[in-house]
Amino acid sequence: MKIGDVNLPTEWLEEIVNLVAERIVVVNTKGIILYIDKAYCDFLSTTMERAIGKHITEVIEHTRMHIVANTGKAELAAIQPIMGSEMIANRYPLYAKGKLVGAVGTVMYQNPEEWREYSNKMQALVQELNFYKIKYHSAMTSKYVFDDLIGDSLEFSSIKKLAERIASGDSAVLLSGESGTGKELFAHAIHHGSPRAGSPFVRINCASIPEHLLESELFGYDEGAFTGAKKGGRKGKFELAEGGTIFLDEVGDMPLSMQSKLLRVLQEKEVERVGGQKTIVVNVRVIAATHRDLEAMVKEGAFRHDLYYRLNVINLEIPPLRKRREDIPFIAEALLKKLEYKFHRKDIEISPTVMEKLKHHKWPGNIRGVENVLERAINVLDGQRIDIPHLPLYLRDDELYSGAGFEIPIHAFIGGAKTEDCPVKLSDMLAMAEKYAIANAIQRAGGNKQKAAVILGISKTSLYDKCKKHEIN
Ligand SMILES: Nc1ncnc2c1ncn2[C@@H]1O[C@H](COP(=O)(O)OP(=O)(O)OP(=O)(O)O)[C@@H](O)[C@H]1O
Repeated sequence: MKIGDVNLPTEWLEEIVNLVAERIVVVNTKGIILYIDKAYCDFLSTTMERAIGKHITEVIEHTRMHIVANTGKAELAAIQPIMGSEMIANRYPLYAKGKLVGAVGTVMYQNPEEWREYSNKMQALVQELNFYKIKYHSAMTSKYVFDDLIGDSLEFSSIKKLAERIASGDSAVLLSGESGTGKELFAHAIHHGSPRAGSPFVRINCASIPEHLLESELFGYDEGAFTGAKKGGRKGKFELAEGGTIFLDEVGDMPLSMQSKLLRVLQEKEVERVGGQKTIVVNVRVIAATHRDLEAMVKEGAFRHDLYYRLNVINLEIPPLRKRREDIPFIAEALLKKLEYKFHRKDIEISPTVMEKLKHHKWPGNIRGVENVLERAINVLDGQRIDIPHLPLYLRDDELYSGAGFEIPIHAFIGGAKTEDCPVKLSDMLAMAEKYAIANAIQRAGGNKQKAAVILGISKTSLYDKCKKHEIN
């Protein structure tokens, strides 16, 4: 049979009609059956030979096909009882060259229950599909843009400008800087600002994946590559990032054996799955980040120099927070907004005294540290204003100075605070302890420094020097 330019054998068309979910019947304007498919006949306990040529009312009960073939008006989703079952029927007038020549009827499923069951099943599957689509989308796309990077200080805005400029290129980028300075945020924003923005942004943390799994995570594996390998194999992060960007976080923690494999991929621009035979060409931009001093690691032989040069085409060194203190109030306000949204709170403000404290703290955990302090404050807050009592002990010096009895406040460094906010160096810890001891002695001595020096067992000059060093009045 020839339909337009398509030439399909009649038996193919019959098979196609039998395969579709709906049953079909065709009548002319007199209501005579011209065609009815085999499955419909089976359901009606008849045969095509017996049904074709008969009036529709003789073959199908409660039919309205002959009416539609006369009125030319479609009837959709009508419930029609046939052979004791409720069917969902659609009746369409059939026009040829603008003239009404008959009607086509379709019925679906034997009863509405069956239809409902089918639709419920489909609904659940569609919902599940949408859930995974959203999950996949959010896992594979960049979440931040350059406007999310807060900071107007000279140090920060010059790095941000440079990042904006290089985003449009294709060169590898190495983001360095202390933990919590925003390296990951920069990686997201660079991808978002690049021509690859419409393609995936795939992140992998090289430090958090055990060495023996890292290769298959990065490059994928083929079926049967190892015990427990999934049927059909699995794509690695490089393949998943095709056309987009791969973000290699904590690249400095990558084992040397993997560094050689990564270097090969960057040079050849192709990956080989674990247990695979063929090479797969990949088109991926690489952004790497580390809080380690890679140059020093290269000198020590802990990081391959050739890989270092491959990754370090563009180096962006994100400054620590203590080198851009003027940004702290803006960052704190922006983080507060984010946290208000997270905790369903509104109109929380930071008192000027707290803001001063935030501005003068060293922030070894950088912006993540500020985030932790504010999150903790919101959790203990009963009103709308974050004040000194809502801060962790290591930030509220004033309270410690007036505290009764001396104890080295180790809990001030770790209790209630995340470890990354605490001094980690022994010298910093000792300096803190010294400061607390002096403040406590002055408090006990009622402000008399001579007495305080006696309590401390040091000379008055030494006490004055230490007060100056620690900025104690
Ligand atoms: N410039 C900024 N403006 C606002 N928020 C920021 C900024 N930089 C970082 N942050 C926030 O600080 C937190 C830490 O940032 P991020 O994870 O990017 O740091 P990182 O340098 O990658 O840390 P790590 O080395 O530990 O992985 C995040 O919650 C991020 O949203």
